[in-house]
Amino acid sequence: MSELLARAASGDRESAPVGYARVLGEGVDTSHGPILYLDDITVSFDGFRALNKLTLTIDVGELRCIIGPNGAGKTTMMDVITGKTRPDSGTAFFGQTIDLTRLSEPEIATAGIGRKFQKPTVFEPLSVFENLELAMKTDKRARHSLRAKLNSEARDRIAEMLARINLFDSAARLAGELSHGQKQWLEIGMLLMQEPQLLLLDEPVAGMTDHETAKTAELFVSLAGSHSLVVVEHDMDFVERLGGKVTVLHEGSVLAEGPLAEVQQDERVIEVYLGR
Ligand SMILES: Nc1ncnc2c1ncn2[C@@H]1O[C@H](COP(=O)(O)OP(=O)(O)OP(=O)(O)O)[C@@H](O)[C@H]1O
Repeated sequence: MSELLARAASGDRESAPVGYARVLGEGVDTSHGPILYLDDITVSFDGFRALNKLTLTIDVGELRCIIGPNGAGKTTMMDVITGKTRPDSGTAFFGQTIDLTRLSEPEIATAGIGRKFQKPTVFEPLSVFENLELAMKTDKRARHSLRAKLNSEARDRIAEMLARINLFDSAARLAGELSHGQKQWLEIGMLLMQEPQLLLLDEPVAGMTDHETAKTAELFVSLAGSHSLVVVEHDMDFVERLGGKVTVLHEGSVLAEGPLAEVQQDERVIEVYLGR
């Protein structure tokens, strides 16, 4: 356990720096502001600025798409949010109190930020049901003493998730037998079983059929409101279906932001991305 976590766990809230509300079990505080706040973030690799004074705010319950040309900094931005990459300078907050630049990757995941990478990673030899069961967030001590009750609750939660991710009829199938799109849904379901408040999704519909893409858009729209979502995507039809605000990244900064129809008309966006 890190020193800071140890301090938080010992109840030393006064001296614990900002950033430990969730670790202390109090949840992310969004009472007066956005769920994600990035301000003036710069990340350099050997002098090259992958992020250049990036400022971005995501509201609670928002569904935001991030688009932009290759090398614009989209992945680096996700890496900063999840603690994989430390910014050289700038501010990154989850809610009002959780300073992401001071937490490790596991601490950030525990705080309520879930990330889905482009390639699906499910446990192929296990069934769809077992994959969701494994991913479920449970209190092991409580499960020991209240086994029967929690088991039925757990089954209900898994059944709800199966319906939500369009896999209700595939519960007993091995994950390895699913189509690419179904594997992606299963992994999204596994992420949701962890009850994240903010979901980061990297090109979730790459390689999906048109039907799977449309179903995925429906799923994300249904998650917005109760979750906040940041979706990096190149598929403009999908982005249009999601219907949220779009941020265009270019050379590590925000080039444009607004409804898709608006950014599509922006000459600078056409020049660097859409018009190619
Ligand atoms: N670890 C690293 N070392 C050096 N350069 C890096 C590293 N990670 C990213 N870069 C560079 O930073 C820039 C931004 O990369 P990033 O992967 O964030 O872009 P992206 O918008 O996600 O692109 P894509 O759409 O191709 O995934 C690129 O020029 C990339 O080569």
